[in-house]
Amino acid sequence: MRRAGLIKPLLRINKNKSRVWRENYATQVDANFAECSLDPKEYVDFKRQLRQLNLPHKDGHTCLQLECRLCERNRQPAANSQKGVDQGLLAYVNKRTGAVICPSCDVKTSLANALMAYQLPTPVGYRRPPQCQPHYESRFPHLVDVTAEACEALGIKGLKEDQLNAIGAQWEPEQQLLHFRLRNAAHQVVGEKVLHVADRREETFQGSSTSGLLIHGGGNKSKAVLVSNLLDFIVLATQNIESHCTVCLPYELKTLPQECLPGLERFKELVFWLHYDASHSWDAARAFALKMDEKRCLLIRPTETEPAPHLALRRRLNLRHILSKATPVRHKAITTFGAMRNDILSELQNIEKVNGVKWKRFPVLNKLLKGHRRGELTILTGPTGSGKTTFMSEYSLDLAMQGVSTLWGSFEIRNTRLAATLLRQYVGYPLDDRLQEFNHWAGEFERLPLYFMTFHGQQPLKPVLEAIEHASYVHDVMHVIIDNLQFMMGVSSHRGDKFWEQDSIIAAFRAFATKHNVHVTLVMHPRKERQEDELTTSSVFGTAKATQEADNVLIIQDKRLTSVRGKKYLQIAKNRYSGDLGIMPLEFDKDALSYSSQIHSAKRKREKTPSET
Ligand SMILES: Nc1ncnc2c1ncn2[C@@H]1O[C@H](COP(=O)(O)OP(=O)(O)OP(=O)(O)O)[C@@H](O)[C@H]1O
Ligand code: FES
Repeated sequence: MRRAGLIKPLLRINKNKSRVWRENYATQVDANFAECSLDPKEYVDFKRQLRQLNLPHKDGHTCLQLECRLCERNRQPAANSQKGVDQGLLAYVNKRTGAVICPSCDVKTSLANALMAYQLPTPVGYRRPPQCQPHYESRFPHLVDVTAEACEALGIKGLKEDQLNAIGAQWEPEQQLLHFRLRNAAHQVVGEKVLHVADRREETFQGSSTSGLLIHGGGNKSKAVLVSNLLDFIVLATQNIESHCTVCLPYELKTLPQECLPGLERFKELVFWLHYDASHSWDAARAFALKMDEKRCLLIRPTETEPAPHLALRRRLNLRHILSKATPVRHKAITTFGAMRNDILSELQNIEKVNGVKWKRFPVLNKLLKGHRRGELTILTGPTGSGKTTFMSEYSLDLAMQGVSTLWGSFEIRNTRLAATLLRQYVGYPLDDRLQEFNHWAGEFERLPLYFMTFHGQQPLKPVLEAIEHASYVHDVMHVIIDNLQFMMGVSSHRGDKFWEQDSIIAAFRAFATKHNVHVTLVMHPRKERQEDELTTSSVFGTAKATQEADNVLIIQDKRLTSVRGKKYLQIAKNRYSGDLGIMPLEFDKDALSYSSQIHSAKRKREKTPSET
């Protein structure tokens, strides 16, 4: 049975700020191509067809590599087929998503479409993409060789302009920036990355479906060091390390498009030597390693004596020596303290980053939970209508505003209503009587890394998990919210006990959070209790399994229902990470749909000191 494209349930309302796609020329993306997850049957059919056609193909780390037959450029008879492989006119099939990418003509299509391209004779109805090489037009037309002054402005000790020119850098004198080209797996220029020397800010511009990388080093090397920013790239690339290429990731630790993966296929070993400046990126190496095939990934754990290359050079540390100390990302099933020693030291020295992303609107949560970390399971419960959705919406918005890419599964309320709540919380007041401001705010809001599943109403677990898995791979989603779990009950084929059913759903989300290193928040109804009783962890609907599996249990307590002066507050009833329990008062601002004390006090301040205009 052909499964529906799983990206369909995902409505993307964000574009990464620094990611400029398809701007300078038309990429040949198949018009019918909806991002889809791989249908195993289609994949098996495809491989069978390749064997029948006697087409050589290589099962790579993340992609299946084969001669491209999507356009006319490479359609020799089967006997000559090796030629295509030698010439490098390769197509790549992503083994997780089934997306077929040809970097030579910059084409991206679905496996179903590619299946037709590889059939002989070609079925009627298959429209071959025209042969054309990617042509990226730089937005910086006045680039020159790097000058001695530019090199000096960069402030890297001992660095000479010749070295910068030798690694492909150029200089933009007017805007005072260093410029590098990004190339795809066919070595075509598909984008550019720049470093503003004044504030060390980086920007990435791409106009391709294939997404490029910045790679320095000979094509014969089978090992590479991955760095996350241009300064680290410059420092490492100019060391001319014989054994390794140096690769700069296109979007730092924010996201790694699947379109980059073909460019890394040739490497048997990838060493992550990353700079962790934003707290949300602490776990990025693990998430990226999963995407690149963990088995070939090594990691340099950041410690005082082994920081990222630029810092290491500043501290006069021996870069080759640090590189030699990289260890596998994945520990063996049985390990020793010695093997974990550096992990532990690295975490202790970076405890604030390990603690996770801090909320800006909820300082009490930072105090108790320390931060929002990947790989955990949180349960939020509270009486009916107590504001679970409204609170979770603000909680997730706060994190998304700091770069935590978030996927909402709102089965109860429609996405437009949820997005309207998020937008109102973002703006701080309703826009219904200020419609003239809508475009401004919507433009800003759109840049947040927020995604929505388009499922609505009762849903079985399997397609939901598939959609989440797909989003975590393609969009590097870090936080998933399911509102609420009861909408997944009673629709499975198993007609058993409902507690058993719920336990198995929770166990599936628990396993998912751990395996994919994604934070999952489940909104759940409490079991029916008398209104005057406080809710406790055992009030969460179902068996004790729910709260046993969870790392955090948050309960909205609504004392307004039972006492005249009662207040509403959030109780942290379980906290596996630090063990601190406590409460956070929830004072509601109806205009801003906000529970944040920070928002309240800012508003009060504004009201007290009316603007001078
Ligand atoms: N403290 C509050 N005071 C007044 N109104 C509130 C408060 N908190 C939330 N609301 C409003 O109550 C309504 C219901 O809130 P919400 O949908 O978030 O609750 P819920 O707990 O998710 O509901 P359900 O149990 O149906 O899932 C919303 O219109 C919201 O704006
Ligand atoms: S060579 Fe692949 S589409 Fe042209």
